[in-house]
Amino acid sequence: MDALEKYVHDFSEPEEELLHELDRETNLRAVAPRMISGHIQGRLLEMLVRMLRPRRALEIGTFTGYSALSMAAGLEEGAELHTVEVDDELEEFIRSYFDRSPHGGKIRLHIGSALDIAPKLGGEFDLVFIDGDKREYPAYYRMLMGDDGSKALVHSGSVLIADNILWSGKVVQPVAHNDRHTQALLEFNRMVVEDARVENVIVPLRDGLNLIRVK
Ligand SMILES: C[S@@+](CC[C@H](N)C(=O)[O-])C[C@H]1O[C@@H](n2cnc3c(N)ncnc32)[C@H](O)[C@@H]1O
Repeated sequence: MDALEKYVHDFSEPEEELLHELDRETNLRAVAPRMISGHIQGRLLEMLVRMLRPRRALEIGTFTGYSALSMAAGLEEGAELHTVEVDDELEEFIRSYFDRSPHGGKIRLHIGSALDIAPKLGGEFDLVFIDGDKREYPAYYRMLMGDDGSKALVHSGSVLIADNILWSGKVVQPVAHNDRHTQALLEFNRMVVEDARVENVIVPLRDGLNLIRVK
């Protein structure tokens, strides 16, 4: 951690003890621990949830549960977060932390692809955190906006937050013909900025967040 990063950590709300433990255990046990949101992004997600006050939120890509628990901490009583994770080997790990958290009761964990599960959850979402497979971001967007022929899963005023949209800076570098991740993220960011139904701003925090509001 460099000096400026440490300053940001030191002068932001400290990380909850359980989330600190979750981060450490993810680093010890998970195959790609870099995927975790972590302290500052987690606190930002919690803050955005507190400010936006969604009654019903969706997360695509739970991983070990850090961002889900961060968002759940900001949810009001009676509000709920549906989080979807395709890797069933993570389920036991995720549930062990949800069970220990005072906010775990607000979270519904679904195992499977969000592309199959989200449309079956019924109704619309006030807030969506998109953090699944980068190659699927355009498909998630089409699904959420109802551009895949089914009913939209968001409404006027809904906010989508898409993570990793700068992809370690690869979005501004020459793209290899077989680099499907970068190609899909470029396509996603273009779809969003050209879509008159939404307004958006890219926040260069960590690997980049695209904040998108449905008009
Ligand atoms: C970047 S990680 C998520 C990190 C997590 N949101 C956090 O902040 O700690 C991406 C996760 O998305 C999952 N994933 C990939 N494709 C998915 C899909 N179609 N539906 C649900 N989860 C998916 C992966 O298995 C992986 O665990």
